[in-house]
Amino acid sequence: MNLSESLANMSIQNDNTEQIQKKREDYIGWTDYFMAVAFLAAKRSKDPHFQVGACIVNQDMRIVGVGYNGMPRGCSDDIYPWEKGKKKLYVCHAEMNAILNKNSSDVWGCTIYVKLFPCNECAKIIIQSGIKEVVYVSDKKAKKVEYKASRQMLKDAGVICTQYKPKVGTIVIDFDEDNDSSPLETEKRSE
Ligand SMILES: Nc1ccn([C@H]2C[C@H](O)[C@@H](COP(=O)(O)O)O2)c(=O)n1
Repeated sequence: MNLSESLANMSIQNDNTEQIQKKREDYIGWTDYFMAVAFLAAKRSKDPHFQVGACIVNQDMRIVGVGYNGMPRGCSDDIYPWEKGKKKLYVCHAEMNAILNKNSSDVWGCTIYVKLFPCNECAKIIIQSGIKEVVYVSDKKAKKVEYKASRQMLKDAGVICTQYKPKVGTIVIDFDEDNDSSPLETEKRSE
């Protein structure tokens, strides 16, 4: 008797009326999942113009780092400037934060999922850290010199860059989905 026959048999013995349940089919795929983590991280950004998120995944499909664009630790995001032209002196990019936030010894051979194609500074860090693949959604800054440079460096360093079109347009997170009756009571937390 093979595994599925013996599992079916066990189910019949436990309850004669029980139907064998098939797995659900509308779960999200790996790439949508990792990209969604990057997009969710971006929601933490305080940048009023551009929110970017990044998620680094190792060869075992484990998330080893997540980051978003923000001011460095200790540099108040209420005081440091968010204006175009000024913020670039201070803001840490999502990719850099994801690499620095890693919970593994290194990110060698990993894939980074990002909302936006990396700039030249992030490309250097991606290459030097051993990341082997960049999966991105938006390429809206492609014409800028920094992004032309990053594309060239990533290409020459053999880092595969793939623009990704998510399989689904939106992913809805409903915090109430397992609550049968009363809506979730919100608890005030400091953020
Ligand atoms: N690959 C990127 C590109 C940009 N960011 C961040 C940095 C800024 O907060 C914002 C864009 O700024 P701008 O280029 O308009 O001066 O997005 C990032 O995290 N990763």
